[in-house]
Amino acid sequence: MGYQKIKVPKDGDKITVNADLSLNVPNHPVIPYIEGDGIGIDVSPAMLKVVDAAVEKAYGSSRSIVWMEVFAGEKAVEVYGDDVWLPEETLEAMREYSVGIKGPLTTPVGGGIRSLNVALRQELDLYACIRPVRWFKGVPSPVTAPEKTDMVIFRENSEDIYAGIEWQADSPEAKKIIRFLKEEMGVEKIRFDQGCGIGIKPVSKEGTQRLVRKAIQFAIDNDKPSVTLVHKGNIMKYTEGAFKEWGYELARERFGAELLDGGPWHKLVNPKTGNEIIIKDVIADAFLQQILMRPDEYSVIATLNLNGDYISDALAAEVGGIGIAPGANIGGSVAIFEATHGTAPKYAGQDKVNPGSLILSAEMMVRHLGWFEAADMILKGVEGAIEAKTVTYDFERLMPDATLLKCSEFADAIIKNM
Ligand SMILES: NC(=O)C1=CN([C@@H]2O[C@H](COP(=O)(O)OP(=O)(O)OC[C@H]3O[C@@H](n4cnc5c(N)ncnc54)[C@H](OP(=O)(O)O)[C@@H]3O)[C@@H](O)[C@H]2O)C=CC1
Ligand SMILES: O=C(O)CCC(=O)C(=O)O
Ligand SMILES: [Mg+2]
Repeated sequence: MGYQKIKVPKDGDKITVNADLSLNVPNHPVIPYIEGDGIGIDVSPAMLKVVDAAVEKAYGSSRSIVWMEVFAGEKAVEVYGDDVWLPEETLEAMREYSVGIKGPLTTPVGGGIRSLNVALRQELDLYACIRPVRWFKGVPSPVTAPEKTDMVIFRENSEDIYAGIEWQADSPEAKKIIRFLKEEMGVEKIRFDQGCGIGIKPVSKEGTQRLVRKAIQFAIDNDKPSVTLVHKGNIMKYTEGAFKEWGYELARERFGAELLDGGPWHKLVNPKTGNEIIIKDVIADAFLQQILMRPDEYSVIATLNLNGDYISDALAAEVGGIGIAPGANIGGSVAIFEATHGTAPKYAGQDKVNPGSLILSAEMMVRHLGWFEAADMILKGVEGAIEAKTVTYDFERLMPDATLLKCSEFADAIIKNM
């Protein structure tokens, strides 16, 4: 299709998606990227440079990524004019080209625009946010055995209180809902019905089960020992509690899991390896202390949207912080890869922050394309740069004898170590 502001490169080809969601990846795929606000200006160029170098080292000139910039956030407003934060053609380009990557986008607190990151996930129905958390040798950590943290978070990405269905205190809408709840639903538990904002938490069986299906399938494909459903179902029975029940139900009905010792835990035999996979659940607050005390008891995590947000950053801290925590948002035929961290505005434009999170998100993207040699090259580069103790400020301040590098220099160090 014709785009208004997006310049479609002439020399690349489109990735196409088959009915079974497998990809047909040409040798020179066009990949849309969003630079991102704040430190996006620092980490995105570093990521592009590292990926280009890895692909070239792996395949010479027979393969390359043909980058296509698309716009969201502050740059979209610059390019399209006032109040166009997420142009329709950005969404269209992500749909048309199927695989994309983005830097972080700012969301104001307490008012202003709603999250563009959440909007992208919702508009494109990128229902699974997949965030692997693993330790790289030499990375400074606040825990004594960071190598024991090796988890992959599957965070439901389209529902929950995170969908942003809410009304401001004293607005006519909030008052109307409070009136409805009191007068028609018999609710007596609204402690202060004046000056009270209202948020809604939708959690569905379909939304839960498509996420849990992805998590269990991942455990099967990667021979993982367990999938843990993390919820606060004792308190929020019909949302988080239902998430747990629907998760177990799916494990039984779709994957043939059986009750373990009378339940509620289940087990299934991995059809690919013959190994046992335990499907278990844990209440979210207990989980947050156990990941510090006994992280090796957890492997694949399936959880709701808000829990997944908190858990991502908490787990990232155990293995070096959000500067190095990657992620992917995956739905049906579209996947957008993005860092776990935000725009860190105080560091924007200083060429200072760790680009590792976006670079490792790109590593996931390249692997998603099936370009395993290039993905391995990126991992080797990151591991090598860290082992050589040539790192950005976030690691350097915690690593004795490390050499402090700028963001762009760390990208160069990764390339040198490939
Ligand atoms: N997916 C997205 O696009 C996301 C967007 N956001 C948005 O980003 C904005 C800022 O959010 P905020 O809560 O400050 O969270 P940020 O993740 O932007 O930053 C919090 C802190 O994390 C550390 N950090 C973040 N990124 C890096 C990096 N690349 N390298 C090293 N350290 C890093 C810094 O710690 P220190 O100060 O210790 O150096 C920083 O001050 C908000 O508008 C928020 O909505 C937030 C999360 C995700
Ligand atoms: O959209 C935002 O601004 C924050 C999102 C976030 O923290 C996350 O998805 O991890
Ligand atoms: Mg977050």
